[in-house]
Parts: sequence; C-alpha cells; structure tokens
Amino acid sequence: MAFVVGVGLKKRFVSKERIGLFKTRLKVVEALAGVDVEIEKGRLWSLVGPNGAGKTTLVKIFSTLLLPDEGSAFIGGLDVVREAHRVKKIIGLMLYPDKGFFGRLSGVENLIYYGMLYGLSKREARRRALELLELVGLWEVRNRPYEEYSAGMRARLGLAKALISNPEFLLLDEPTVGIDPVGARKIRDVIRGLKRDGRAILFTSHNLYEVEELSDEVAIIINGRIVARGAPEELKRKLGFKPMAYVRAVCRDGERAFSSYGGGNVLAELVKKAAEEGCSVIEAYVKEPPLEEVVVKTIGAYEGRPLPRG
Ligand SMILES: Nc1ncnc2c1ncn2[C@@H]1O[C@H](COP(=O)(O)OP(=O)(O)OP(=O)(O)O)[C@@H](O)[C@H]1O
Repeated sequence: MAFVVGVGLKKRFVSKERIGLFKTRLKVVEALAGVDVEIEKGRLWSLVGPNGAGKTTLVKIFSTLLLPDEGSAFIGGLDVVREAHRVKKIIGLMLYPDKGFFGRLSGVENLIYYGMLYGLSKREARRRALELLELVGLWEVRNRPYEEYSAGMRARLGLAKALISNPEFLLLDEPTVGIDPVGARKIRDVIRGLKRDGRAILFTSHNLYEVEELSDEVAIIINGRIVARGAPEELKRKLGFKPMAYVRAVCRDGERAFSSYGGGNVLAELVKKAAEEGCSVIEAYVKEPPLEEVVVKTIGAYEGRPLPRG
C-alpha cells in the first residue's frame, strides 16, 4: 500500500449566491467528485488544473483541515478523519497565502513558536528554526518582523514552517508563488532534496514548467474530477502528444531542416536520410512537447463538455 492513499474522495460546498439586490439562492459546488490518490515515499505527486478545480480542497482534506463528505484518506496507514491528531504530527502543510504567522514576531520567533507547538524544546525549536531559515534562504532577514517580509519571503517562511516538525508527508500548495526566479529555483532544489530524503509530497502549482521538472506523477483535475494522470512523459503519450525529431543539415542547395514525429529511432532515420541526400548534419535533436501545452490543450478540450463520472 502506498504511503498516502485517497479513495473516492468527495466534497461539496453549499453557499449562498446573490441573484438580486435582496435575493439569494443556495448554490452547490462539487469541489471533489470522487478523487483517488496514491503517493509513495520519495515521490512527488502534482495536481494541476484551472482555478476552482478542487486542488486546495484535496490538500485541505489530507491536512485534516476539511472533512470529506465521502471516501477515505490514509497517511502512513493513519485515517485522516479518525486519527487526525496523529496525522498532524507526520505532515507539513504549506498553503498559499499562509495566514498563520504573527506580524510583530520575527521569522525566527515565528518558527520557534511553531516548533514548540509541535512539542520541541525551546532550544531544539531554535536550532531547527535557524537550520530551516538557512535552507530556504532567509538567513539574512531572520530577525526582521514578519510584517516587513515581502510576498516571496513570506512564501519561503511558509515552506520552513511546513518543515519544522520534520514531516514524512508534505503538502505544498503553490509553494513558489511570488518568489523571484532565483529563489524559486532554490525552493525547487529544496523540494528535490526532500524527495531524496524519502518524503512523500503532494504539490500544486500553476507553473507547469516546475511541475514537469519535479513530478513523478501528474494528475489533471477539472471540476473536481481527475481526467488524466501519469508520469509526465506517460501522460503526454496517453493524451496523444508525441515528441518531434529535428535535423538541421547543410546540403548542396543550402541549409535544410528535416523533421518528423517520433523519438530516437526517427531521429536516426532522419540523420540517415540527410546523409543519403548528400547533406552534412549540423544539429539533431528530439523535442518533447512541454507539459504546459499538454495541460492547456486538455483543459481546453473539456471546456463545455460533460465530464466523465467521478
Ligand atoms: N469554503 C467554501 N465555500 C464554498 N465554496 C468553496 C469553499 N472552498 C472552496 N469552494 C469552491 O470549491 C471549488 C474548488 O475550490 P479549490 O479552492 O479547491 O480550487 P483550486 O483548484 O485550489 O483553485 P485555485 O487554482 O484557484 O487555487 C471552487 O468552486 C470553490 O469556489
């Protein structure tokens, strides 16, 4: 059994919708319509999809902040609903935006506070806080009050907070939003290190380049239903996206380009064809379709179409 398991998770929200100056009606939103999840230790599982698709709802269920209406979820064999207090000890959550910090306290003080909430002694919490501030690149500003932190610094502190209890399962909801490119790369390096350490990670991001870089498995969610899933390359093939082989060569009549859908074998054929035509190859490569194209086209294909039953 995988370390993190979700089976048939469903969640509905009922809210009031204003339909006139004084009139309201009840609106039912099916945020999750039967979602299955499996994440092994040392693996990163990404959930991608449009705004309002249900990503944060799933993150909140696994982090015990929301109860599912139906289905079950387990982390390390612990039931997320019935054993929530034990689950909280083995997970780390980073939500965007993180509202759990005290504005007047410094970064280090905020982390010490959370470390002590997790049962660390003050000395141990301080040691861990300083280690994490270094890890996420906040060492220089560790003593500045949180209210003076920029959006990117706040996001980094959110990641440090998620790591304070040395969790086995990390839930990272848009961890690089608002972080500058250099900082985002550093965060991705930290995430890679966490995977190597054997932690299971549930990750959401609208930055599909980073999703492709980090994920072992990607699930595309639309209107609370997962419509496709698999390792990035597998997902592309399943959805009919193929790599393209390109060859650039200098021929008697000038420079020519040869291209065809396919991988290494097709590339070898193109190189052979160029040589047979008396050309000298100057460049030969296979280009994968970016995950972004695959996800955007998949979401577009479902627009206005009834979704498969969850
Ligand atoms: N507390 C709530 N009350 C009513 N509706 C809610 C509530 N929380 C979420 N929803 C609705 O549930 C659906 C799923 O929301 P969710 O926040 O999970 O989406 P998301 O995929 O994380 O979106 P985003 O990419 O914008 O963060 C949306 O239609 C949202 O409006």
